[in-house]
Amino acid sequence: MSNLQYIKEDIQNIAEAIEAVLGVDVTIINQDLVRVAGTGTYLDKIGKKVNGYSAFNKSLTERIEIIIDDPSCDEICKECYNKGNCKEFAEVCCPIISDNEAYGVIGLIAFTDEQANLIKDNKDSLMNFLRKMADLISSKIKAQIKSYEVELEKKKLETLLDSIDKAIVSIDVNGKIDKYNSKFKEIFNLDNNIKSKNIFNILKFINTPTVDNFKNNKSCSFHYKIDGYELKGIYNISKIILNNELKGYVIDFIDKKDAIKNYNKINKDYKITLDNIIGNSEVINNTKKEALMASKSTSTVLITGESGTGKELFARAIHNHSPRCDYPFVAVNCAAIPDNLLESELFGYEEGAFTGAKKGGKLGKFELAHKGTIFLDEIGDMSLHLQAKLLRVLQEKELNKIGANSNKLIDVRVIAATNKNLESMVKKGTFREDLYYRLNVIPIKLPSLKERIGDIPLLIDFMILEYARKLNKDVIGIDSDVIELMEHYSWPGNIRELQNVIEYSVNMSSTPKITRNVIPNRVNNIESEEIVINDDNIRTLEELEKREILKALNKYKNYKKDKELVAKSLGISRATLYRKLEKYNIISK
Ligand SMILES: Nc1ncnc2c1ncn2[C@@H]1O[C@H](COP(=O)(O)OP(=O)(O)OP(=O)(O)O)[C@@H](O)[C@H]1O
Repeated sequence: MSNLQYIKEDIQNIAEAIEAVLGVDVTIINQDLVRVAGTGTYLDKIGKKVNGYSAFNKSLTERIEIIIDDPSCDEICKECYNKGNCKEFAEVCCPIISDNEAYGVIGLIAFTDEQANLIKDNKDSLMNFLRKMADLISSKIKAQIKSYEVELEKKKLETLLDSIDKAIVSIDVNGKIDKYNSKFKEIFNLDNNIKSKNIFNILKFINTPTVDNFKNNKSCSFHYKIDGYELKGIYNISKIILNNELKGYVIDFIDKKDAIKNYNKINKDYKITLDNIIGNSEVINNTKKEALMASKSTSTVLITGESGTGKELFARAIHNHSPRCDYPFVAVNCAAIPDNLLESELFGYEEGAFTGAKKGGKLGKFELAHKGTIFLDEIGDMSLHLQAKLLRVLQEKELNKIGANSNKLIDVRVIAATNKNLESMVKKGTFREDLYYRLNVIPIKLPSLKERIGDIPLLIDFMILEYARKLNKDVIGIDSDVIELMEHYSWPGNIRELQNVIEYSVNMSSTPKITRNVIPNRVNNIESEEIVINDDNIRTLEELEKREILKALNKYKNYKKDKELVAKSLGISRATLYRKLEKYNIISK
């Protein structure tokens, strides 16, 4: 990209300077034969195109220097349409070339005998002079191209920085703000005149760079509070080093709420709606209808059902159908987090709330779910102490963070779930009755897989497609006798167990259709019947369960994600696995 047009002021100055010294008119045209500078007669013609056949055109296209000292008889002028009417007495022109490209032509034109004589008598020195002027103009073109390229790079970088979700700022070694993106101003509510200000005065949570705190590029959490505006998040510091010298820092910031929202958006379950929950049986269709009704309300929902029946899936679908769908869905598994940590996980704490409290405090899941939905899974495993705290939050719609002086209003819809019988827990006194009624405003009971046998073929088809794609296998179907076997199996782990069986079978299958010999033994009735028949020792179901757990633990003991694999292979959730480990007193690493 370049055109003499972009440096027309410079070249007009050059043209006028030449005219002042030589007393001869000067004109400069660009690649399109448009006059971009001129003196005397040509002043009025700037911006207009010169006629098609001319010495200028020839000089430009053939990149040659031309001297015409008598237009009436010069070879070049013979073909000119203006021949006979030409007012020019003599002419010298020179192409303007930069990096092998002709950008235009500079010419001297005589309109009087006196000027013509000057040109005729000084041809060589004038051409030499003109060549130098052409070089001067071409160096201006180069500088203009360079500055355009720098400007373009700058624009690209600015656009790049503005299009990312993080807020970014660069500072010098003393903290003076240099560059920043629009998100930086946006999340900290800053005005336009922050350039050159010191970041340590604006964002007080960042300490002045000392050897220690800027030594490692580590993530720190922050709490920014100014004039009623509050923001919590995480920031990272990276050094700018040039030739082994520290030149400054780049700091990026993530707003925690944004991060959660974005996570939900890209998470596949974010898109789960009731329509894409597989199942067409009457019982599941009725459950979907109840869930749709529940999504339109703000009351608390209690989803019950055996492990692996899709409680979390339904909770997500309810959220996605509700007016809160653009806000976070935050899931907390109350059984997977030790009781002493669950409190701060749910409600957060203020900085300095207790010894060991993180700098900047901690944002609780309730705060993160503001305006959205919190899903409290395995609510039956919550301790009585926390049940009391939760009840207070539900009743007062206010959050009392650990170490906070005042309560904070929250707007969160609660969906709880459990596979336990809360009513009998209430009777036994292990679950608070008042909390039970608070939670159980809209009860939704999910059917076990056994209660919806009719959905098994549909679910199998869906899962085969999913796992064949994931595992890159050419499996497209299943034998009808295998479907029959599956319809007779008891499915204690429900849909999660079915997923596990289909994943295993797709893995094992070497034919396009899953056959009986590739499905797990436990589903293959005949095999299990044979085991039962050939084994006289009758064991209790608990013994069998314990034995299978030990077997799975042993099988995956050397894996990093051993518990996850064990739970998956047994067709139960991790939380259920931990419960069973506790129940059978199994100590594992
Ligand atoms: N109708 C369905 N169609 C397809 N997949 C399903 C369906 N229902 C559940 N699933 C899948 O089954 C698995 C178990 O579902 P989910 O975690 O929602 O069950 P859960 O009842 O919450 O389990 P737990 O009680 O063990 O926490 C998930 O991978 C989920 O995607």
